[in-house]
Amino acid sequence: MNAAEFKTGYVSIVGRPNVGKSTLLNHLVKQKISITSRKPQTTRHRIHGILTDTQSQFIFVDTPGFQTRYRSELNQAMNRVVMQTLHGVDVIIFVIEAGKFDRQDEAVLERLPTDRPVMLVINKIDLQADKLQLLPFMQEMADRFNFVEMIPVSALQNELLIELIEAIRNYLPVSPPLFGGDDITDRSERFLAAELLREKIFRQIGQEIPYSVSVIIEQFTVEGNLRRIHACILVDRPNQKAIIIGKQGKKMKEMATQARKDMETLFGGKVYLEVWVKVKTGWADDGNVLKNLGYE
Ligand SMILES: Nc1nc2c(ncn2[C@@H]2O[C@H](COP(=O)(O)OP(=O)(O)OP(=O)(O)O)[C@@H](O)[C@H]2O)c(=O)[nH]1
Repeated sequence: MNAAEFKTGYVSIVGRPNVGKSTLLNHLVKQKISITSRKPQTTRHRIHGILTDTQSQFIFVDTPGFQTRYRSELNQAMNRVVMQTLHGVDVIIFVIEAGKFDRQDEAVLERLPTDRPVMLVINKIDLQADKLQLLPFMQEMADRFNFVEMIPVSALQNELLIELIEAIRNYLPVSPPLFGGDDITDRSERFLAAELLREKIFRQIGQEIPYSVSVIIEQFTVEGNLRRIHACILVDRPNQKAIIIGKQGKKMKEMATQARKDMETLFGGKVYLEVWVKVKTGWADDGNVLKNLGYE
């Protein structure tokens, strides 16, 4: 491979909540760096997942789902982040579910820029019993927007992901790599620690509490191969605090243990994790808290 032909570019994955954006990103970069759960709206921050092979470097930008229904300050900040992301990428991957195209999908599609390549990824084809039905659906989608490619995949079952990667490669500009070959993310360990803990909360008690739960890492220190992490779980109401803590602190202990194990695997060292729960009424509309969470 001639170094002058190496390609590097930014790829943004967009779509309404729950279409499988995080799963797709995880399977593309083959490392668990974004979080998935059955509840929508679990990805609040941009995450870069990086895939480097012998010919190219794909820098994936995961975006939070577009918020079209609720208009809190947090949602507007999230939409701003999405728009900033989209204007700085080389290829946009618009993800939908096989056979489904609803108002929320439409709202995302309407917001996509028209001055850069948009590829349609039709995910969850494993759920479509009759694959032939995909053809009229693809035709319908082609009539809606001028996609540069339409690729049916199953992110969960790794189906057709190689074809997707090859299609994306065609749209990356010639450039040397921007990140070292081993980097999987440019996000700090601090951020990843918060994401891992948040994932455990959603998985364990996603049904019992609304999405208004956030995790802040108050302290993160590295001593040799040991990381000391103090995390704070921010909830809206006292009853949510009780749910998270559980009987005799059992739920909380379970979640913290699982999160700590994941952190140890990801960081490759021992982790000492301390977790607190705090009630912060109306945090979703509080500008100061938004700043702490990384939205300005
Ligand atoms: N059957 C099937 N399920 C999938 C596939 N891809 C993702 N899922 C499931 O769909 C659900 C949502 O996936 P996520 O990756 O969290 O979706 P997301 O679009 O990132 O969601 P938000 O973070 O809310 O924007 C999870 O339960 C996944 O396991 C697929 O190819 N097939």
